Order: sequence, then C-alpha cells, then structure tokens
Amino acid sequence: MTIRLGPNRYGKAECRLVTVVRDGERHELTDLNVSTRLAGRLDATHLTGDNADVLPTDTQKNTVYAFARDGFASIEQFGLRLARHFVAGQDAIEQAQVHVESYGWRRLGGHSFARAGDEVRTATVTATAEQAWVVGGLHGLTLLNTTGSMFKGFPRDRYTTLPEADDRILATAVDARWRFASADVDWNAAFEAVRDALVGAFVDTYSRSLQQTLYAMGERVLQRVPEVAEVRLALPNRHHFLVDLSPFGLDNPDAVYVAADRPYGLIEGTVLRDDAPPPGPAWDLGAA
Ligand SMILES: O=c1[nH]c(=O)c2[nH]c(=O)[nH]c2[nH]1
Repeated sequence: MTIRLGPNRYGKAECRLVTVVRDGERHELTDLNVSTRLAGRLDATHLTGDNADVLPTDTQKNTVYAFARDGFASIEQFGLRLARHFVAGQDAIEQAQVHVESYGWRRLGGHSFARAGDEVRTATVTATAEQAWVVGGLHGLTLLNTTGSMFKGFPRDRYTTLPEADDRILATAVDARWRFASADVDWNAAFEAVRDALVGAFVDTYSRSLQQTLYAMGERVLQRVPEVAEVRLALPNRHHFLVDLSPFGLDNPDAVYVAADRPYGLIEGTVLRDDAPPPGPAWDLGAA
C-alpha cells in the first residue's frame, strides 16, 4: 500500500473588511468577507514541513487589506486583482481562488446605514384570566455610523491599551424589548413608531459612548410611543478597528477597517417611565 497526498489548498478564511469613502458629507460604505485559497506545488510542506513555497495566510490577509486601500469598483474586480497577484507572485502557486461576499447596507443618511436582511420582530404575550401583558421586540437590526462617534475620557490602568478615539465607526445590532402599559394598542403602528425612534436616535445622537446612545434610543421610544412603559436594550459594540497599513508603506485615512467578530463589548440597559405600571410576571426572567 502506498499513501499519497491528494488535492489540497490553503488560505485565509473570512477576512472581514469595511471600507469607507469619505467624499464630503456623503460616505460610501462597503462591507466584505474575503477568503483566499491557494493551490499548486505544495507537496513539500505537507510531506516534510518545508515551507519555502508557503506564502503565509497572514500575508494573504494583509494583502487583502492593503489592496482594499486602493478601492475597487466591484467585488469581481477586487477578486481578480488579488487572485492574479497571488499567482504572479509565487512560483509554486498555480491557482488562486478568492471568494468575496458583500453585505448589503441601506442608507439612512449621509453617514448612517442599516444592514439589509437579518431583522426579526418579536412579540411575547403573557395572560392570566384577569390580565394580559404584551412585550414587543426586535433583534438583528444592525446600524452603523461612519462618523459622529467618539470614546475618550475613560480611566487608564496598567492593562489599558485602547487609544482615545475622536472619530470612530459606531456599529451595533440592536436587541430590544419593550413592554406595553396596556393590551389595547395599535400594535403595528406602535412597532413602526418604536423602530423609527430607535433608528432615529441612533442616527441623530452624537455619541460619546454606546451607553449614551443606548439611553438616547430608549428615551426617544418613550417620548414617541406613549403606550410603551419600559425599554430594554442590549447593544453589542461591533468594533471596527482601523487597519495599520504602515508596514506596507500605505496610509490609512479612516478608509479600511477590520470588522472584528469576537470579543465584542455588550452594553445593556433599561430606560423606563417613573410612573410605569408594574411589569408582567415574566419580564424579569427575560421571557416577557
Ligand atoms: O462606547 C463604548 N463604551 C464602552 O464602554 C467601551 N469600552 C471600550 O473598550 N470601547 C467602548 N466604547
């Protein structure tokens, strides 16, 4: 019996990349997930561990971010440029595949966007023979401001490395629940009004922290929708870190970001009326 190496390839999966083109007040946003796969004469590393032909996946990732700095007219063009670069640059690489996913964002204003797609509306109703309690909600409402957000003035201790940010991307996937003070409400109109209030406050608030934005969002819901007694919000801070392109001789004037996956900040809070009626039996358990 002989054992041999069959087909193989390698690359960097899921380079999450956000670019912002800041042309005046109106910003253009692209949000990509780029995966590279190289194949060719790669027997040596598999059979002996000789890496002479193995362009590191880390280098492939850096190339993706560096090429993004130049901008691109389409994901097809971006993919072609990357794939041709890898084949041209490495003698042993005979084939390069670049898979690009582009996530859709809907414009909310000059520098505000909502991700298309994943939003879910929820309702949880609890009833006894005498009474009913209704909790509305939504999750997966992903919002992003390309400017109008800072985070500074925080305490520093020996473990603090975060630089102060005067102007950063602020992005979150809103997870909201709100309890109604009565069970006699125009539910669809109320949902639309709550959603508009959440989005409107996110867009309008000049944010000094996501905590401040959270309060502004809850406050606006209570101001605009009198039937709502209390809002609970869980806002993940979807961090976007500016990529350091200086090792490649490139600047990065707030143009190319890593859209980080985990860990993420999680900001949670409740905003309620002073005179809110008591909640239903399951509110504090998280169910309703
Ligand atoms: O809006 C923010 N709130 C925080 O509490 C925090 N912590 C952090 O590292 N970044 C941020 N951003």
